Amino acid sequence: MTAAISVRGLTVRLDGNLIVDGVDLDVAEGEWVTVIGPNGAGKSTALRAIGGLLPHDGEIHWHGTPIARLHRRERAKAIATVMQSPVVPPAMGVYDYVLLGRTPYIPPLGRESASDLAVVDEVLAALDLEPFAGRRLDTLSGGERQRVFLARALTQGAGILLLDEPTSALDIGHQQEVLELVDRLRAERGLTVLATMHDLSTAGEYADRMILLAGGRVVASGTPAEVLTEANLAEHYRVRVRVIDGEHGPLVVAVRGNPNATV
Ligand SMILES: Nc1ncnc2c1ncn2[C@@H]1O[C@H](COP(=O)(O)OP(=O)(O)OP(=O)(O)O)[C@@H](O)[C@H]1O
Repeated sequence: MTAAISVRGLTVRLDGNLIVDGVDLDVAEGEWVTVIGPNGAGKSTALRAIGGLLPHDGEIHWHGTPIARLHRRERAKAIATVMQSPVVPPAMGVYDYVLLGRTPYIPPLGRESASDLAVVDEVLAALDLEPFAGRRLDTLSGGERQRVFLARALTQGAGILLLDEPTSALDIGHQQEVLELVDRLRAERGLTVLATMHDLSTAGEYADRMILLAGGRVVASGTPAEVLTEANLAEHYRVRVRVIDGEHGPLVVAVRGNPNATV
């Protein structure tokens, strides 16, 4: 089967600095892969390049097609991205912003259809955002805004979702709600998910596979149990941790003390 995302030798330089260094990865259709790694490892940069948002070397295919061959509308129908701190028109209303996700389906000079509006209503309801529909974006809290960004991406109806720290501003309840929603869409519609997350236990609960990035390179990959080991985390995060068997995957707990000491 063709991978939903296939990346070979992805290399990104920013201002002459090598940030992503020869990354290979595949994400199968319907699979959830989460990229982890310490601050500055190159996770966001890799995700932006895979989303076609950054110039890069190497090959990126979505469903077997090189991304350079896809036009803007085709790209937007294939892949939706939620990046950190997107630039938004501050005075724009929540409803109109979320409706922007339907842009690839609206003919040039045409208007949104009733079904476009129905998709927006459905997504706003699923993310508990109905009470905010009439508000300006610049009046929302950080967590409310983060859910609105996800809502805009979900209204795109794309088969691939790229999520860069999608729950970093959310309280534990909304965090779970958002991740469960994405997981349900994955189960029901075969959504493919490539995410980055800092909360390692939560990342491991939802991902089928994980990729540990450090210094722009893949240093470990496999199931959460294979990647979230005390040795991997000590080496690449310089932290002392305990990894405990949880109901849905390994649970990682940081422990005070010398990062180089044996746990
Ligand atoms: N325009 C730029 N010029 C030079 N270096 C840059 C530029 N933009 C980003 N970087 C550097 O690239 C590295 C990777 O950044 P990136 O945002 O991809 O890391 P990350 O793994 O997502 O980190 P975090 O966990 O902190 O979000 C960082 O060291 C960052 O300072």
